Amino acid sequence: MIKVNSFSSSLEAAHALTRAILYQINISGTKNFHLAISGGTTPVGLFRLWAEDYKNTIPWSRIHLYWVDERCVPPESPDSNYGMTKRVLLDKVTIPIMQIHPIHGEDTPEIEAKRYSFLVENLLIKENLCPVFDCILLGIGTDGHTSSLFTGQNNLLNSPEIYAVSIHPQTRQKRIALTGLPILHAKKVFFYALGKNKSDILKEVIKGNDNYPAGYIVSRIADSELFTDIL
Ligand SMILES: O=C1O[C@H](COP(=O)(O)O)[C@@H](O)[C@H](O)[C@H]1O
Repeated sequence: MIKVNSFSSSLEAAHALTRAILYQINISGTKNFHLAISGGTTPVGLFRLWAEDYKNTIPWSRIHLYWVDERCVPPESPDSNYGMTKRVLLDKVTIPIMQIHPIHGEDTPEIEAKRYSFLVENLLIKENLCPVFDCILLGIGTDGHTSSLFTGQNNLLNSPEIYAVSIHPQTRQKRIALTGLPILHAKKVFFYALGKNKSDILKEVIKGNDNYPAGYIVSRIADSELFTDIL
């Protein structure tokens, strides 16, 4: 069952989520902390907060940063998840460059999905042959997608690949997406969703309705948590 943490503002939700991530970093000891983050619009305010209020609190020297998913566009594109994170956060905090692991959205998607899977497999510890992130921060689309796993793409939820190429069902834009199994193997999964326009889909996701990829993940993890300003 998912634990729902609901707040009266997006700022409160962002602070609470940050404290929850800091707790995960603290209990992981002194080793490197492998954190996979999502993109889209929701985390912009969160990353801004990290660059301002948490600039000196988050132990950046221990963080290895990965992306849950990337749109297949160059980093300069307004669609790039890495590009957004760079502008809002990475240009403003001191995180060793070798610990920032962007997905190259500008490269051939199928080749890049393989390169990135290989990178992750080599940097993370494994359990049942599956790489284990210390923490994954997932978004939820109004259509119930998470990572870039869309409804009707169950083959990607069950894929033996770590990252795979997906296609946005409406725009046909190619994406590179973390697949289901490594999400289910993570030590901790946090969902972050804001805005009234997501309240209907959130109810389905919280129920674990696995017609939606986010609900599929929720129904299969014992202790995921949602941080939101609705419900
Ligand atoms: O396309 C994407 O959508 C989801 C949700 O995005 P949001 O704009 O509704 O916050 C996001 O988690 C994912 O990383 C992104 O590529």
